[in-house]
Order: sequence, then structure tokens, then C-alpha cells
Amino acid sequence: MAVQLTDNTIRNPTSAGVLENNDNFDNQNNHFQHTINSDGFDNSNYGYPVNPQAPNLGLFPNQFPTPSQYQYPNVPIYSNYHPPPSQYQNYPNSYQFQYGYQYSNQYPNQYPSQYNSNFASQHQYQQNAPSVSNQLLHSYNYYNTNVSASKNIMTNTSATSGNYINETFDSINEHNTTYRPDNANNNKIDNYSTGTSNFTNNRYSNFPTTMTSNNNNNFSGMSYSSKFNTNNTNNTNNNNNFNNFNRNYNNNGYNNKKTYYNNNNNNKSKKNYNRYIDTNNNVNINILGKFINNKQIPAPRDEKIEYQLFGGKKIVDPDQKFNLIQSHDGLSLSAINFDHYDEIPIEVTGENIPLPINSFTDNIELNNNSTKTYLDPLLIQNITLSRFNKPTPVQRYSVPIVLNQRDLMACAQTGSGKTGAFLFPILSESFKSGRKPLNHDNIENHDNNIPFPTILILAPTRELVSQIFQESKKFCYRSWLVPFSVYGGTDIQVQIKKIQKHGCDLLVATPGRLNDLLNRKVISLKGIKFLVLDEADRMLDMGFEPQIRNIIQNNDMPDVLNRTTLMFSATFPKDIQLLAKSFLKNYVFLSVGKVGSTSENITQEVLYVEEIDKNSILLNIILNWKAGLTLVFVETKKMADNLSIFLQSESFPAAAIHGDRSQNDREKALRNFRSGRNPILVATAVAARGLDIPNVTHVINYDLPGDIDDYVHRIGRTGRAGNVGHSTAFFNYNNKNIAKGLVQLLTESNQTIPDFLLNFLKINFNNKNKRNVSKNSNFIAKDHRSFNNNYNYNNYAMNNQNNINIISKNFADFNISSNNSDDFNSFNVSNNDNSVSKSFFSNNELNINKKDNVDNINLKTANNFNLYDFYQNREKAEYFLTQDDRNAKDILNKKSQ
Ligand SMILES: Nc1ncnc2c1ncn2[C@@H]1O[C@H](COP(=O)(O)OP(=O)(O)OP(=O)(O)O)[C@@H](O)[C@H]1O
Repeated sequence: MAVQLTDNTIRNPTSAGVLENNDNFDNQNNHFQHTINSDGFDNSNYGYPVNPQAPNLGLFPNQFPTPSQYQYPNVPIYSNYHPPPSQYQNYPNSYQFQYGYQYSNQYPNQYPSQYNSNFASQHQYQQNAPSVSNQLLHSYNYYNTNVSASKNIMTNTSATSGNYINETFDSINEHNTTYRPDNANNNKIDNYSTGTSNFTNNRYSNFPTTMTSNNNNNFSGMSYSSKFNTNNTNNTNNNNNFNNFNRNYNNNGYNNKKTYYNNNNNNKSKKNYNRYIDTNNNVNINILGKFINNKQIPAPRDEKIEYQLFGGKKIVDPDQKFNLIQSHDGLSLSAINFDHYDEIPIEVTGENIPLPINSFTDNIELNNNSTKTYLDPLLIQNITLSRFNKPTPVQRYSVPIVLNQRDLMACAQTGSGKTGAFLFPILSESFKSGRKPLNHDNIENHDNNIPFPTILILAPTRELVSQIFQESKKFCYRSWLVPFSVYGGTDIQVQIKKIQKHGCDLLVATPGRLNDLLNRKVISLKGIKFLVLDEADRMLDMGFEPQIRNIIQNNDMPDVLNRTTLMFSATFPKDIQLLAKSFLKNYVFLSVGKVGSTSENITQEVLYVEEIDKNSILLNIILNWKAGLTLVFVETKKMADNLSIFLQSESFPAAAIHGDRSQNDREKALRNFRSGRNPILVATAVAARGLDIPNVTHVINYDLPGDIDDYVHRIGRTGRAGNVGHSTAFFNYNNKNIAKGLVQLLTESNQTIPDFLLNFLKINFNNKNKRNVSKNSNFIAKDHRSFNNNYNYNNYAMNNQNNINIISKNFADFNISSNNSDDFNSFNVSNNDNSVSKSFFSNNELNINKKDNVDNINLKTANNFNLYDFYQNREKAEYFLTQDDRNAKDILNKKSQ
């Protein structure tokens, strides 16, 4: 078959595969229609681009026109094609360009963005690569590429799985690029005679295996993983400026050491290199400080370890707005913008709340005796090495609260620095005061081989434990504390051996593995001074609560009065707050508001997508996504596997992470995601909380979770620490349960609410149950104790019982609290005769007579006040209270007048 060519189409001039004259442009469908003769050409590699003026490029080199023959005189803008016809969406997959020169600065840049993002997928440029910006490139091959002077290639671009073979780059500029070719051989990044090459903020892995003649280059803010070997023949590394140049290849060696040190005039001071990051639990005893005569003696500084931990040159500039930080794996850098942080509203409730600090070096008021303290100087040094210039809001408040020995329940945005908020005060205090002295009995019974940590941090997932451990290592540097982490999926015997060999003062653990170690009696909790529950609401929900209770109450950990207990999360539902109180004493509740902070930094989009359409819509989104890492959440492990296989079959470098994968596979998937090797990660809820991965630019809720708090944590994997991010959620009827919460959250975060979602609410909930959607709600969670609100009925709710309060009319809000846990002793509602509870209620005229129900909800005596049982029987209890709703409400209102 033959079709018409338009006049201005440049014909393939070669003898093989000449197009016939009657090829033509289809105006109606806006694409170039042509068919190829039976000459060996394949339609899939032929027929695009859509530009009627563009040439048709053949598949084989000898069918290519010479460069001059396919210059585009007037490359049209395709902005009218929206959305692009589906047949163009894959343009130009599987193309091979022998000469790419004419494409630079012309074709890709003028192509509309929806095409651009797809540009160069699986392409081979055998000569002269084009300039490419904001692209997601995968399977990108450069052969024998020559880029002429001062071309920007790969700006804000993510390139993976490419081949870079025999290249010569002449003065190129690369910025903010993730770059992971598979086979990078014999590459030259040279400056011949023209300007200087600039490489800034790029992430490289597996590249280049060999790099020669590095002259006058400026490498700054770079991260390389895998080998970066300049140690080859004719190597003349002169006058290069390696600034903040981090390499991480997991202890595989430091191949180019000799080269760097032997060459001339390189700004190569050792401290500009990060040679490797030790991701293992190995303890380097050389950097352990001592605690002698009630004083910490820090170990001497060690440059090598400092580069491992903190990754490069210290940047201390008090005036700079942007604070460069390094990721946990040393693979990338990102900037924190603190501009909005001062506007964030903070609500702190509780008794005698200590004043916040404004800088890490501020004096801290101690309430007890009006003396002052300060953060330990060693800790401040480590904070400085981490390039944290000033505390985030949650840190400003938590530091003095904890140093005043107060328990804390803190609720702050995802990515707002909660890890530092608990580590800083705890470590500072521990640096100053050492281990908890064991009492006589304890010493006698203490087996020397059994470590008794001072600090216990519990977190719900292995990955999060590992991340907190990495952070702990930084801030414990040179101190007397040995940090250690334990989590499932790893050899427990190896862990036991290590922990017994090195000891352990700061333990980060998942509850399951810690219970296992406690059962084997290889660790003791009797020295615990500080207990932290990170992601506390998750830790106390139905899944984890029994394990947590076992660790805290059924082992040898000091009781609540003899330890400091801290709970952190970005979400704190009311029922969990009630439950949590049994682990806390007279705590301060800290809520860091959301306005102007992370929640607005994340642009949230909700699309109506039926199940059957999810895959194709996902593909479309990924194809059109700009640079960065994409995290896709699904509900089931099976779905995670299936979806990642599907994406791989579509040539997308995706991996899956979920609880059924081996720990090795989980870690590998995460590592490859962080490094950009697999820039798409399909995950179950296992990756929803806490993980701090720089460069996650897009979170996609392929399946929405059932709970709005889970949604908050999931989208919080992007837009971290003041950076911006984007989230897309696929919504359909199956997500009915989350609709109201979603609308509320979108409203509160100033996001656009799609009409379909509002209609959905109207139809399905008839607006009757619509929750109060308030734009003014600046806080994720409120303190649900009495003094947090206007209904403060101290001395009222219960005769002779101070501090026992009723704050609201329904059971979920029905809150019995005490500022003094001893009060519970007299609050003996577990008596079967119900006398105390009866008198409690009748004194307050609440008139609740159903004593059977009181028995059923099984409130126990004060010392062992078991809100868990209370919670378990919630359904019954709710019934019980709603009967008397009206009375209760009336009385409360009366009293508040
Ligand atoms: N004071 C600070 N200055 C600069 N960077 C900081 C500071 N505190 C924390 N960061 C960085 O901000 C990022 C987010 O911190 P972190 O992981 O502690 O957040 P988070 O509040 O625990 O988030 P999530 O709720 O998701 O667990 C990290 O990369 C951390 O290194």
C-alpha cells in the first residue's frame, strides 16, 4: 500500500526503504500517515513523529539521511494536541538515531511536555546526543556521542539503564540529574579547549567505570555510587574542583584513591570525598567516647568516619536559606527551605510547658528550679556536621520539654524532623548523665554479657528502624553511646553475637524482633531511661499494641514514673490517644500545625478511575512524569508484585516492596529506588510511614487506603522537609469509606476538590453525615485531655477526685484522665458492685445506671488502668453512653456557662 507524503516532508534519500510519493498527512487525526513498502521496515519503528515536516527516519544507519538533510525548518508547537492522540503517546519509542545532532535544542524542547517526557525512551544516539530537559529517560543509549561545547544535557532528568559507550563530552553542564547507565565504558568527560564542564547535584550510579582526562571540571554536589575509576592510562586529572563529592559503593573499595592523590592541582583535599557509607551494624570502637567520673570524654575526631556519616564538606553559613542535606545513603542532596517554618502554628497543652528554643545553642529553661541548661556541645557539633542550621518547629519544642524530663505526645507533619526531635534531647541528656545507675538488686542479677540499653526506640517497619539507626549513628558520633538496631528478616544469631560483643546503649527495634530477644533473655530493659514510640499511633493500633504492651509492661523496663516516654507521629486519632495515656505520665501534648508547611507543599490530585482503567491511567501518568522518583501504593502484596511486573513488561524500571518479600529483596528494592536505578517503586503500606527518601517527587495511590491517616503518611513520602511534591490518588466506589476524610483533608490543605468527589459525597452520604469541614483547622490532632478545651471540669466530674474530667458527650470523647496517675487508685470502677463508679456518675448527675455495662467495659483499678479493654469493648460502651448522651451534654453545657 502506498500513501501520500506531504510536500515538505523530507524523504529518506537512501536506496533501501524509500517511501512512496503518495504517503500523506492526516489532518483530521493530526498525524502523519504512511505505510511502508515491503522493504523490511517495521511500522512500529516508523510512522512517527507526528510532525508533518519531520522526516521519516529509517531503522538502519545506512537509511538515515545526513544531518543537513533533516534539519527542521519550522518545528511546529504541538500545544493544540491535548490530550495527545494515543498513537503518539509512545513517540518515539524504539527509535534509533544515527545522528542526533539536529535534535538538540530543537525537537525535544519544542515538543509539548506530554511528548517530551516520553522522549528518548529506549533510544540510541550514535552520534551527537541532543539536549534533554525534564525527561524520564530509560534504556537510554549513547554511543560515540559528541556534544559540542556548552550544551546542557540532561537537566532535571532521570536516566536509567542506558549505555554510555565511548563518549566524549566536551564541556557539558549537567544539573539535578539522576543518571544510571548500565554499561558505561571508556567515557571521557573532558574539557578540551572550550569552557569548563559543570556537574552539579547529579546522582550517578554505575557510572562511569572508566573516566579519563578530567581537566578543569567542576564537580560539585555530586553523588556517585559504584565505581568511579579515574585510575587508568593517560589519566591527567588536573585542576579539577571536587566539592562535596560523595561516593558510595558499600565498602567495595576506593579504587581511585591513588589517582586522586597523585595528580596535580586538584582541589582534592581528602575531606571532600565520601568514600563509603557503612550500612551495617558494625561498631567502630575507635570513635567511641568514654563516660568517666560522671563526665563524657568524646573520642577524637576521625575524618574518615565523618565522611562516612555526614558525607562531605561542612557548610556552615548562618545566613543561607537553603540548607543542603544529604540523604541517608549518601546518594543525593536536597535543599530544605525553611521560609514557611516560622508561620507554622503550634499548640502545646499540658502543665508547666517549657519555653521553646530558637536555635540549637539556646539556653533551655528548667522549670523545676529556674536553672538553665543547654544541648550538649558534642551533640551540637554533630548537628552542625549534619548541616542542620536551625531546629524545625517540632524540634524547637521537643528539646526543652524532654530536657525538663516531661513525657511527650507529639504530632507533626510528615517530613518535619521528628527523628531529630526525639534524638536531640535524649542524646544530649544521655551524653551528660551517662547510663542509669542500676540499683543493688539489679547489679547482682545483672549478667555482664547482657546489654542493658539506656534508650529504646520502637518503630513499626524494618526499613524505618534501619533509617532511624542511621540517623542515630550520626548524632552518637564520638559519644559513649553504642547504637544498635534489631529487626526481623535478618539472622537473629548474628545479631545476638554482635550485640553481646559490642554492647548496646541506644536500641532501635521493631517490636516483634525485640520480643524475640527478650524471650531469649539476651537483652535487658532495666536500664531504660528513655522510651520512644515512633509512629506511635500505628504502634498502638490493634496490630502492634499487644507486642508493645508486652515489651513495656511484662519485662524489666522501669515503670512509667521512672522513665521518660515519648510518642511521635504525624497522626494521632483520638482513640489511640486514650490508649496511649496508660504509657505516659503528666505528658505535654505538642501539635505542630500544617498551614504553610508540608501539607501545602504537596499538590494533591484525586482522579476518578475505575479498577479496570487503573493500569492504563498509571502508565499514562508515569510516561508524562517529570524527573524524580515515583512511589506507587497498592493495598495487597500480590498487587504490588503484579503491578511491578506489569510496569517492567512496559519497559519501566519498577520494583516492588512488601512484607512477603525477603529482607534482602526489600532492602535491594529500596536501595535501587533511592539510587534511581529503579525510579518507580510499587509498595504496600510497609513503605507508608517514616521513610525519608530524597527526590520522591510523586506518590500515586493506585489503591487508596481505608483510613485517611494512612493516606496522610503515604503522601508524606514526598514534599519532605520543605520541598515540594505531588500526589495522585485513584478514587472509585470502592473507596467510599475514605471519601469524607479525603474531602476534609483536601479542604484543610487548600487543595482543589474535584466535583466528582463532592457529588459522590452528596449522593452517598446525602450530606447528612458530612463531617464538619473546616478550613481553619490548622492542626492534625488535638489533645483530648480536658485542659485542652473549654470544658475543663476539674473538681467537678467526680466528687473528691481532682483532675478527673468529662470532656464530651459521646464515648469516643469520653475521657477520664488524670494529671497524677495516683488518682486512678481511687478511681476504682472495676468493682463488680459498681459502687465507686455509681457514685462517680451519680454525683455528677449523669444518671447512668447501667451498671452491667460498666462491668462489661472492664475498667480496672488505677494502677493498672486498662484502656485497652475499654477500647475492646467500645461498641458496647458506645451504646451504653449514647443512652445518656442528652443528659451528659446538658450538664456539661450548664456547667460551662
Ligand atoms: N533541623 C534540621 N535542619 C535541616 N534538615 C533537617 C532538620 N531536621 C531534620 N532534617 C531533615 O529533614 C528530613 C525529614 O526528617 P524526618 O525523617 O525526621 O521527618 P519526620 O517528621 O520523622 O517524617 P515522617 O512523619 O515521615 O516520619 C530528613 O532528611 C532530615 O535529615
